[in-house]
Amino acid sequence: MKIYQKSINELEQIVQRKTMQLSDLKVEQTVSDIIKKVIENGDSALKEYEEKFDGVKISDFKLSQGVIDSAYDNLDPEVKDALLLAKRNITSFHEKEKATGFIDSEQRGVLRGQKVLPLKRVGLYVPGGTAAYPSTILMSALPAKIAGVDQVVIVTPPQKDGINPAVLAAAKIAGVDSIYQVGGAQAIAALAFGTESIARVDKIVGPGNIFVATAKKQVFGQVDIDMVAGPSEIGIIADSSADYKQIAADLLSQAEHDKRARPILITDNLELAKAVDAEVDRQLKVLPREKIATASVNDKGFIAVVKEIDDMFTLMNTVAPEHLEVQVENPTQYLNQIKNAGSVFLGKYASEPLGDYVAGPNHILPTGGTARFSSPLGVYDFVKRTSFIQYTKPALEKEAKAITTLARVEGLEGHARAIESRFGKFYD
Ligand SMILES: NC(=O)c1ccc[n+]([C@@H]2O[C@H](COP(=O)([O-])OP(=O)(O)OC[C@H]3O[C@@H](n4cnc5c(N)ncnc54)[C@H](O)[C@@H]3O)[C@@H](O)[C@H]2O)c1
Ligand SMILES: N[C@H](CO)Cc1c[nH]c[nH+]1
Ligand SMILES: [Zn+2]
Repeated sequence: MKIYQKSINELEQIVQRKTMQLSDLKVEQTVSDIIKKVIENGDSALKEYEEKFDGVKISDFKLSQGVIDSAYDNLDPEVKDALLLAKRNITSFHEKEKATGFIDSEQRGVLRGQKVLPLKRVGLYVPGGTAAYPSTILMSALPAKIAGVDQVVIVTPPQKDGINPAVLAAAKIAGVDSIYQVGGAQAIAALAFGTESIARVDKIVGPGNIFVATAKKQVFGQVDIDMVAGPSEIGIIADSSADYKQIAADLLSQAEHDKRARPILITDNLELAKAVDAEVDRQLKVLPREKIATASVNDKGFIAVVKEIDDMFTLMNTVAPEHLEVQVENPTQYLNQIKNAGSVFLGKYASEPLGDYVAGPNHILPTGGTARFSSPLGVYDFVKRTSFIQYTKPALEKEAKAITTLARVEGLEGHARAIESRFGKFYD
C-alpha cells in the first residue's frame, strides 16, 4: 500500500483528491444509454442486457413462489440459523428507529400535526455480480417491513446456475413480496420507469457497484433513492496498541468486495504502518478473492502516518468513510471527535464483518465521502411525512392580518383574498 508521511495539511489535500467524487464519464454515458433503452424497449432491453452483462437468457424475470419456498425448505440449517440470528438483531435495532409523528394543540383553536406514512412500493437492489448478498436483503427488507411498506420487491442479477438459495431464503425470512432476476443499471431503470413485467416503485434502495450507484443517481427525481451506496470502504484509525495482523485482515475484508473498494489506514505509528503494509501483501497472496482485493489495495488503498492522535480523527473526518474502525486504547473516549462516518466500530473486537452480518445496525451505508451528509439506511428511509392544520374561526381571525400582510408583500393578492373570504369580504 502507498504510505504517506507528510504534514496534516498536505495529507488533507491528498485525501481530498483521492476521495473526491469525480464522476466517471464513461460509466455515466454507459448508464444513461442503458436507462434510455429500457425506457424505450422495456422487457426486451432488459433481456438483451442480461445476456450481454450476465450471460444469462431470461424468459421470465419474476421468480416463482415455488422456487423461493424450495430454496428455504432445503437451506442448510446452519445458514438458516445464522440468518435468523441476524434477523433478530437487525429487527431489535431497527424497531428503535420507528417514528410516530405528533399532534400539537397547545394554542387555543389550533390543531397542527404531522403524520408518518409508509411508502407503498419500494425496490431493493441486491448485488450479485461477484458475490451473493443474502445479508443485504435482511438489511433492506426488514426496515422496509418495520416501516409498514406494502410491497417490497427485489431486483438482483441472474446467475448461470440460478440465484443463490441463501438469497432466496433470506428474501422469504424478511417477508419480501417479489423477486426479479435482473441486475445492474437496467434493473434500476426498470424499477424507476416500469416495464411490461416490473411495475415502477416509489423508491429504490440498496447498494451496488459503480453502474448501479450511477444509475440510482441518474433516476433520482423520477423516483426517490436512499443514498449513494457504492463500492465498499473501510477506514481504520490505529495506534501502537493495535494488532497489525488484525488490521490487515480488516482492510482486506472490504477490499475483497470490489476492485474499486477503498481500504484506508491512518496511524500515528510508522512501524505499525510498515507492518500492516507487509502483512496485507502476505494475506493477499492466500485470499481466494486475491485479484479483486489486490486491485482495490493498489489502486484505491493507502496508509497515512500523522504525528498526533487528534490528527488521525481530523484526517479521517475528511475521508468520511463508509465504515470506521477505531483501534486505539480507550476508543469510546474518541466518539465525539468522529463527525463523518457511516458506521463506527469501536475496539479490537468490533471487526467490520460483525456489522456486515449480525450486530444489527444497517450495513447499507454512504460511500465516496457522502457520509458527510448521508446516514445509514433505516426505517426512516421507508416513510414520508405529511403535515396537517385545522383552525377555528377565532384562531384564524387572530392571525389573518399577518397572513394578508405577507401575501401582499409577495404580490399575491389572491392569497390575501382567500383569507378575507372567511370573514365575509369579497371583491367585485
Ligand atoms: N455501500 C454499501 O452499503 C454496500 C453494501 C454491500 C455491497 N456493496 C458493494 O456492492 C457492490 C457489488 O458489486 P457486484 O459487481 O458484485 O454486483 P452488482 O449487482 O452491484 O453489479 C453487477 C451488475 O453490474 C452490471 N455491470 C457489470 N459490468 C458492467 C459493464 N461493463 N457495463 C454495464 N453494466 C455492467 C451488470 O448488469 C451486473 O449484473 C460492491 O461494489 C460492494 O462493495 C456496498
Ligand atoms: N461490507 C458491505 C458494505 O459495504 C456489506 C456486506 C455484505 N456482505 C458482506 N459485506
Ligand atoms: Zn463487507
